[in-house]
Amino acid sequence: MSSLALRDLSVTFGGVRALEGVSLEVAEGTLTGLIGPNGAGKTTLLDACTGYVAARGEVYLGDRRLDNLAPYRRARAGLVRTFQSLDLFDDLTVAENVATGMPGETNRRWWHQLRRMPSADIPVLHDLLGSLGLDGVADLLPGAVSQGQRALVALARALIARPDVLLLDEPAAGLDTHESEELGRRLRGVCERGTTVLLVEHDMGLVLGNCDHVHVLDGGKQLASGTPAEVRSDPAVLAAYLGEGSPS
Ligand SMILES: Nc1ncnc2c1ncn2[C@@H]1O[C@H](COP(=O)(O)OP(=O)(O)OP(=O)(O)O)[C@@H](O)[C@H]1O
Repeated sequence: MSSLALRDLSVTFGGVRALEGVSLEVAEGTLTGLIGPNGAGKTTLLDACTGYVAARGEVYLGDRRLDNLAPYRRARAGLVRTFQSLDLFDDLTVAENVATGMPGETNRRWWHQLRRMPSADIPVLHDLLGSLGLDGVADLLPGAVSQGQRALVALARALIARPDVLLLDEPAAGLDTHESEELGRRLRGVCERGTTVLLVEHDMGLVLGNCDHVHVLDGGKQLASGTPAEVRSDPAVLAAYLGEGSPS
């Protein structure tokens, strides 16, 4: 388990300042939310952390500085992300989709095993699927499971490499309220089992109902930071993002 710390992170796209001098921490073992209106810079922040865009500033995973490393080396160091689109492989089973997230030699070995035996015979894979409630659908194709389960498959694919810190980009997109609540419970479990999570999300119920801490971006800058209760009642956040009424 590790913390994530960003120091003075900035990204520009031509004349657009997508991120301006953002410094924030994601404390070890927490589920931390990152919210803000459309265009606030949330995805750009994930891109900057993982090396998908050129950025100025510093990125630390625990004591280790990562911002001079290529994206694949940041992932190997323990900083793993998901993307807004789930991009599951339709012709691979749930278990096979998750297996694609395992790097290196283990991945090759699993492919051979999955051809010959049920996924339940690979304990690491089976345990992860079980922890997310996916063991009953492990050998089905993604098209045969619910949208909520597909979101959990994408989560499992990121977790299979056992990241120290996991960055999630809108994992609740397209989920109904029940599925979003289930995702929230699963994310709490992920933290309890030792992964620090930064959650970018528009689903306020998911963020405010489950996160330990929340950072708010607006216009590429950090607008607020605090517990869900503090952020929920922060006038600047209400004005800039949540609108007149506080979310219930
Ligand atoms: N590749 C790019 N080229 C030019 N401008 C970009 C690029 N990517 C993002 N931007 C701009 O940077 C700003 C931040 O975008 P970003 O996607 O990070 O916001 P966001 O908070 O993730 O928004 P959303 O909630 O809609 O996903 C926006 O003004 C956006 O138009």
